[in-house]
Amino acid sequence: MALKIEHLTGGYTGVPVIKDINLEIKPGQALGLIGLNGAGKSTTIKHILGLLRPQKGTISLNGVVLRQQPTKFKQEVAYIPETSVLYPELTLKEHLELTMLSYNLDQEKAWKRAHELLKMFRLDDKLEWLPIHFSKGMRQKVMIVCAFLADTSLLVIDEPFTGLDPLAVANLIDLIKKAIADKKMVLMTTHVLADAQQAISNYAVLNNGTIEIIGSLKEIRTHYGLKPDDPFDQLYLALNREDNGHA
Ligand SMILES: Nc1ncnc2c1ncn2[C@@H]1O[C@H](COP(=O)(O)OP(=O)(O)OP(=O)(O)O)[C@@H](O)[C@H]1O
Repeated sequence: MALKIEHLTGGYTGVPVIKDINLEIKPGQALGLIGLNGAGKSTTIKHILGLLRPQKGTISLNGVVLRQQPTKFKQEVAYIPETSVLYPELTLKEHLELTMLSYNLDQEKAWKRAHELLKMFRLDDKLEWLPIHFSKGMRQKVMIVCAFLADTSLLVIDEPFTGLDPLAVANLIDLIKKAIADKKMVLMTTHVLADAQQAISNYAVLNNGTIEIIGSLKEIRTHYGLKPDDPFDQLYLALNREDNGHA
């Protein structure tokens, strides 16, 4: 049981971006994917979601190979994108119903869970609202509610903290911790390490499309020659120096 990414090389037509990526996340584990803008984090995620076709390598989840059984694979993956993607003509209630249908959820249990999540994100009185009525942060919260409602083995979260109020950030961190305790797998990209480290202790550093190191933030600090009390931003400066060939 695990998410396994083996020798993944890929990118866009004529634009190779990621090279020979190897990652494994087991049930109850979370991995933060970090790196400078353009390092290839979202591209890696797009491959895991089956939106891009790898040039080389395989991606499997609990033994189900994405390339061979894409529908079965995707049934166990929930995704919170960096920018919310909602259907303009569907209400919040209809978005929840669509999630329940797509993931074959038991309606009674799912509605109970949905109400808990809606209350947590202060959306419980907005079931009939259309996306046009929501603020940017509220739209992001709808994506979070739908993803946690889906109750999949793997949660893929792309840069979730920007645009959320501190209350929502704290709730999201709690949900991620709970998912890890419930033996789910979590892959999250972020630049906001101060928030991420409250839920995630293991990180992979992506630089120029390759993984340079996987480890705790302490191990990563040591790898890049940072002192224990250097702020996290120093990590990005170190990556930038490497990128420019000065490391
Ligand atoms: N649709 C696309 N077509 C061609 N190249 C792309 C496309 N999207 C991204 N790229 C390129 O792929 C590389 C990696 O981009 P990616 O979006 O994966 O980076 P990222 O690490 O997620 O960055 P950020 O922190 O800014 O979100 C960049 O060089 C980018 O220009």
